[in-house]
Amino acid sequence: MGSTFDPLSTVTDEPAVVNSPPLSNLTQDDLKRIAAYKAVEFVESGMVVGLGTGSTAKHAVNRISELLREGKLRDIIGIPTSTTTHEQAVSLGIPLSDLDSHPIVDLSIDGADEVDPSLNLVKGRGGSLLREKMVEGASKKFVVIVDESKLVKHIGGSGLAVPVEVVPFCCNFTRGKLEEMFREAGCKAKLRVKIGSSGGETAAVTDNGNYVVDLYLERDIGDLEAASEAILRLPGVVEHGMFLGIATTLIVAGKFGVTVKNRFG
Ligand SMILES: O=C(CO)[C@H](O)[C@H](O)COP(=O)(O)O
Repeated sequence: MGSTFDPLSTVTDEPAVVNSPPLSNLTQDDLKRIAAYKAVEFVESGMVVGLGTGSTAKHAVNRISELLREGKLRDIIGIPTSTTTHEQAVSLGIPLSDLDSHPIVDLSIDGADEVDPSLNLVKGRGGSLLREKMVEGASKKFVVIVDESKLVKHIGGSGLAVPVEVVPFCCNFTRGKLEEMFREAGCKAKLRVKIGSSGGETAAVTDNGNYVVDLYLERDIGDLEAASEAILRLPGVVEHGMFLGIATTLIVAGKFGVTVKNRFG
């Protein structure tokens, strides 16, 4: 982290800052851990901290618990974004609460599936997009931590899914409506399934008892705000995994080092 970077100061339009030596010969998980540890440097004693979900965020939760045990952090209250993170934090002894008791979160740290140049995100390939959006949307600062493979030119650009959480009722109807909505972008909408112990497929169920429809886009969908509004207007949709204008800081670990970027405005 450069000495001028203060995660709690007003965000700036400073260009990306490369501030560490090249990180060669590291695995993707090493890069995730490096980004996560860097983000935890911005956690201060007494903060309410949103705890993200996924293999990158897991490193941040581990690091927070380590610093609590060492006495380098005190009085942290964690707000988990999934039952998985809740269980991890409980097992590590991190004090927890929720948005009902702490409606304002000082700082959230979480991974992402895609990050575009304006710090818009795709999240939810791990299925926790609704709780993540609630917690991270209630945060004064939201630090996104990724390895460089998550950077895309436009949302959907990785060719992997843009998830939408839907109610189970007539989910195939909702799936079809979503596919039709983005037909011009070559959208294929698929209900997310999981393979059971007997080998059969069943719908994947979120922490909120809902299903997920994954949108696979061949082309850029253009106006993201318009797309967001159209998806949210569709009855049957609970939330989508595009996080627009929510992230305040991006930390990327890659073979050229660690890069920090603040969102302007
Ligand atoms: O949105 C998420 C879970 O719903 C995750 O943050 C996202 O899927 C990134 O996961 P990972 O850090 O394992 O690559």
